[in-house]
Amino acid sequence: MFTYIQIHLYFIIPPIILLGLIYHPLIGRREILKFLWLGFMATVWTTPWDNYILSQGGWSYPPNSIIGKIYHVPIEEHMFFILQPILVILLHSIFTHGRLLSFDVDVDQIPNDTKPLSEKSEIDRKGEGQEDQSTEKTQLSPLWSERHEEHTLIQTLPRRPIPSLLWMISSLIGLRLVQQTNLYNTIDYGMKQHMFYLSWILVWITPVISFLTYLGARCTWRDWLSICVGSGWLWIVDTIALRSRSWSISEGSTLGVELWKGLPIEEAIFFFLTTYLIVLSSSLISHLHTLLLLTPDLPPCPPFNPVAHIKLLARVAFTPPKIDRRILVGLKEAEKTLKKGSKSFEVAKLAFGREMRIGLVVIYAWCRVTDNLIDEPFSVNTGSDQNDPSSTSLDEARHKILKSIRSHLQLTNQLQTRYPAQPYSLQEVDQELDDIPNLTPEDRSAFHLFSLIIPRLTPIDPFLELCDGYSTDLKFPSKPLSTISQAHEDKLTDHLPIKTREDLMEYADNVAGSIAGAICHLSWSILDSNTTLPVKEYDRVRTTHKGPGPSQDGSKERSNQCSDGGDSRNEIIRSARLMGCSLQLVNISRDIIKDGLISRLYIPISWFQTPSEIIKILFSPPSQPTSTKSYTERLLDLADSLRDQSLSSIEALPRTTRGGVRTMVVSYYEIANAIRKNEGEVDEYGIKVGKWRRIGRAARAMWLGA
Ligand SMILES: CC1=C(/C=C/C(C)=C/C=C/C(C)=C/C=C/C=C(C)/C=C/C=C(C)/C=C/C2=C(C)CCCC2(C)C)C(C)(C)CCC1
Repeated sequence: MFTYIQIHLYFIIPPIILLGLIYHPLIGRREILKFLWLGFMATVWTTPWDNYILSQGGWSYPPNSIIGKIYHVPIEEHMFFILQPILVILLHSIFTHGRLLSFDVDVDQIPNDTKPLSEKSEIDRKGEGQEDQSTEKTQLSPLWSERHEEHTLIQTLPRRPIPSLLWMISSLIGLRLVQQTNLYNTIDYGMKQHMFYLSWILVWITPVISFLTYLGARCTWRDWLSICVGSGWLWIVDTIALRSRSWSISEGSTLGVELWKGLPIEEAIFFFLTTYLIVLSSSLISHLHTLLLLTPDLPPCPPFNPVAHIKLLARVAFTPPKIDRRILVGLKEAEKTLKKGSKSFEVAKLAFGREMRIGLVVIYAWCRVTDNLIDEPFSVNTGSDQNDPSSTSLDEARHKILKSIRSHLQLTNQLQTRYPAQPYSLQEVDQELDDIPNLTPEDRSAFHLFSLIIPRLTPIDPFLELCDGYSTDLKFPSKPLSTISQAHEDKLTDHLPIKTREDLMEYADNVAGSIAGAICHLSWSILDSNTTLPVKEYDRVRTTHKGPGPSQDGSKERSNQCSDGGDSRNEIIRSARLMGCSLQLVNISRDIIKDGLISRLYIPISWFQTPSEIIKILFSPPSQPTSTKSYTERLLDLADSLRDQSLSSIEALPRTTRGGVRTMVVSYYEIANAIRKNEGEVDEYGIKVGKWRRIGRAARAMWLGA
C-alpha cells in the first residue's frame, strides 16, 4: 500500500521536477503568476467543498495513510490542490511552447491596406473630384472610418455566451441533483443518491469553467493535447492510489461505473475537469500576456507584484483590447519569412519565451526584408530596368531604397514619441514605403509589424546603425566582377570599403553590434519594465548607440558616456555589442569565398601583402580553391577576444533571455569550431556543422549554462 504522501513523492513530484528542469530556463514572472494564482484559486475554491464532502463521507482515508488533517481535509490533499496546477501548467507551457501566438485567430489574408498609399489616395481623390457628392462624402466618412476600423481591428478574445450557457446548464443540473442527494437524507432516492459525487463535481467546477468560457477562454489543439496527457497521467495515479487504498471513494455516493478497472467514472470526470480548468485558465492568462505586448496602450511587461499583475490581467480580460489586424497578419507572414530564411534562427528562437520570441521574430523579419530589398532591388517585376539593370541603375535603386528605409525608421520613431497623445497611424509611415519600387505586400506587412511593435520597446538608433552597415555594403561593386582584368580596370580596391581593421570593426558593430544592443532593450522592455512605453526609460542608455569611431580593440570608444555613475545597462549594451561583433566575424570567416564571388571582401585590405592575394580570394577557382587559413585564423582570434570580453554580459540580462542568447552564441561558435577543425579552410558553401553536435551544444548552453 502507498500512503498519500508516497503517492505525491513517487507519482506527482517527480514529473513536476522533470518538467520543471526542462522548462526552468523560461520560467519567469508570467509563469510564476500562473502557479501562484491557480494554486491559490484551487485552494480557496476546493477547501470548503472538500471539507463538506468529507464530512458527508463522500470519500475517506485510512488513518495510517495520511500525515494529519486541517479540519476534515488531509494535509496531503492541500498539497494536491497546489501540485496539480503546477504539474498541469508546466505540461501546458511545454506543449504550447512552439506557438508564437497562444491563441487561434483567423487572419489569412494580407489586408488591402498594405497597398501603396498612392493607390488609396487615388480612391480618395476620385471621391473629392465629384463635387456634387461632397456633402455625401462628409457624411459618409465617419462611417467609412468606422468600417475601416472594424476592418483593421480584431477582437481576439470575443465573449462566448453560448458555450458558457451550456456549462451553466450543467451547473444547474448539478444543483438540482445535489438538492436530492444528501447522504443523510432518510428518504432513498434510488440512483439519485449514487449521483452524490458527480452532482457535487458539477456544482463545484462548472460555474468557474462557465465564467472563463464567457470571458472568451478556449482551447487550441495543443491545449487539448496537454489536457489529454495531464488527465491521462492523473487517472493512472488515481487508479494506483485507489487500488492501494491510499484513499477510497464511498460506493454509496458513486454510480458504480468504472472507466477502467479501479477508476470510478466520477474520479475520471473530476481529474479531466480540473485539468481542463487549469489549462483553460493558463491559456487565457497566456492570451492576456500576448495582448499586453501587442496593444500599444498597455504595459508590455506585467508587474512583478503578483497582486498588481493579476489585477492588470483581470482588467484586460474584462475589457479586452482589439488588435490591429496588420499585427496579426504580419506575425503570420514573419513566421513564414523566418521558416524560409533561416533554419537555425527558426530553431534558436525556441530558446526564448513567447513574448520575447514575438519581438525577435518582428525584428528578424524586418532585417530580412530590408536586406533582401537592398540586395535585390529588381527581383520583382518593376518595369524597364528589370531585364538588364546597369550598375548605375542598380546603385541608384539601392541607395533610394536605403533612403526610404531610413526615413521609414525615423518617421516610425516620431510616431512613437507622439503616442499616446495621438493614436498610432500607419498612413504617414506608409507614404515612405510607396517610394520602394518592388515592395510586395509581404514586405510591407513586415514594415507595418515593425512600426506597430518595436518603437515602444527599443530605441530606433540600432536600426539606423544597421542602415549604416547596409550603406557600407552599397560601396562594394554593385555587380560581381566576372574577370580579373575587369577588376583591374575598375580599380578594385577603390570599391572595397573595408580597408583597415577599424573599418571591419565598425562594419561588424553596425550590422551585428547594433542588433545585439536592440535585443538587450527588447529583453528589458518585455521582461523587466514597468511602464507602457519602456523605450522612454532608455533615453540615457540610447547614447550607447552613437559614438566616435572604433578603438583599437574594436569597440566603439564611449567611456565618457559611462561616467554618469556607471549605468549598468550601458555597460551591458557595450558588452552585448562586442558579442554581436564577435558573431559577425565568425559569419564573415565562414563566408569569405562565398562573399568573394559577389565581389564583397570584408577582410581588411591592410591584411593582404599584395593585390594579387586579394584577387586570389575574389576569384578563387572552385577546382583549386585558395587557402583561407591565414584570414580565418585572424578573424576568429579577434572574434574570440571580443567574445571573452563580453561573455559575462549575458548573465546580466533578464534570466529568461539568458538561455536563448547563450544558445545563439554557442551555435555560432560551433561554426568557428568547425572552421578551425577544417584547418581554417572554407569554400563557397561555407562550412558544414554537424547537426547533432550543434543541437547538443545548444542544449548544454540552454540547460546547463555551459
Ligand atoms: C477531491 C479528491 C481528490 C483530489 C483532489 C484534488 C487533486 C483537487 C484539485 C483541485 C484543483 C486543482 C482545483 C482547481 C481550481 C481552479 C480554479 C477554481 C481556478 C479559477 C480561475 C479563475 C477564476 C481565473 C480567472 C482569471 C484568469 C484565468 C485570468 C485573469 C482574469 C481572471 C482573474 C478572471 C482525491 C482524488 C485525492 C481523492 C478523492 C477526492
